[in-house]
Amino acid sequence: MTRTPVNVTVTGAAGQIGYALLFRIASGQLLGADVPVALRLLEIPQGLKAAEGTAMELDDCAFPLLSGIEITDDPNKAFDGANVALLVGARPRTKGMERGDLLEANGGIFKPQGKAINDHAADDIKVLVVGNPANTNALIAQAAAPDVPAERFTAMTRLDHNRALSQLSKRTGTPVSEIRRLTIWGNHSATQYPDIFHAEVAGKNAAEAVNDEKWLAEEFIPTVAKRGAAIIEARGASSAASAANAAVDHIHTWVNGTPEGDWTSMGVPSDGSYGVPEGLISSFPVTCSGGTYEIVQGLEINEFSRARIDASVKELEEEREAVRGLGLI
Ligand SMILES: NC(=O)C1=CN([C@@H]2O[C@H](COP(=O)(O)OP(=O)(O)OC[C@H]3O[C@@H](n4cnc5c(N)ncnc54)[C@H](O)[C@@H]3O)[C@@H](O)[C@H]2O)C=CC1
Ligand SMILES: O=C([O-])CC(=O)C(=O)O
Repeated sequence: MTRTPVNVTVTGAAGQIGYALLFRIASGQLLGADVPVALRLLEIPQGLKAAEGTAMELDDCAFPLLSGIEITDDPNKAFDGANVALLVGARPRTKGMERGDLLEANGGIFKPQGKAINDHAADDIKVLVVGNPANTNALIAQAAAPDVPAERFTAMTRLDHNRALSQLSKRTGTPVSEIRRLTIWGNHSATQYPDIFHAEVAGKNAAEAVNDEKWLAEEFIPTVAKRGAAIIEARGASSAASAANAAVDHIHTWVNGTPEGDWTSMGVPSDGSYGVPEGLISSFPVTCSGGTYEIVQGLEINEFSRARIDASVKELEEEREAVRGLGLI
């Protein structure tokens, strides 16, 4: 190992996503098979013992790329020198709750963590917020970190993107590897809009290939948007392995780039593109290259899409107002 290890901080390390995530990071799947990583695990005091257990198991894997593990309940230590921060630790929703119901419970976590990132993280810090409501939690963390460029705070909609890929693959009988340019717009919530109008399946326009607006409106969109609730109903607990997988995908793509001719979906601070008010952390189609991302420009938005994007953006604006009211931003 000759390269300096990349410091990766994971919050909520003892939780179910943490358990599915840490082994993949340590094995090299997050950043690349030649990139050593040093893990920093942040937990609340009650979670420290379980995090230590997970660290013992990580040791027992003897991962060649894992250069060290530190466990702490102090955000200032956890984010010291962090290059990548995965903010997972939060209270998950249970049956009957919407993700927005978690705003107050989880908002208080992200403000101090944003400040600790502001004060201690490395200059190249990249932040992914997974903990729900992810978009608005990312906004809270970002607002508490005025010295960090705003675009480094992102929220996870890659799980929604992957869910949409899988549903479209099943419907069209096309392998996911032959589907490109799918987009999740808006909030990681039931109002999100998975858009196939610009997507391609095996080189053909996906909406034309499907040619069934009823399926789109009544099956595809609700299935993707309500998949989190369906998993909770079936498993009795929220998505964990698929969420960890999406977090790995999100950071891997951000660092290593999107394939030529394709894009991905990320919750990122709006620059006003597509009529999304500036500053809201909303999901967009983005291309990544050289460790940075750009919102894909110039897509034509039809009426069907416009109404759905606007509805999700309206919800994000309401969440922003709510956290303003709580003094979190
Ligand atoms: N954006 C997305 O697509 C998805 C987001 N999620 C969200 O991810 C979050 C975590 O989910 P799970 O791992 O299933 O929950 P979990 O309850 O199994 O684990 C959460 C962990 O976070 C820890 N924690 C709580 N407050 C903390 C703090 N201030 N600092 C550090 N650690 C803290 C807890 O002790 C616990 O170990 C939830 O908010 C869930 O809703 C889950 C799936 C997908
Ligand atoms: O639905 C939840 O609460 C967990 C989550 O965000 C998802 O699975 O998309």
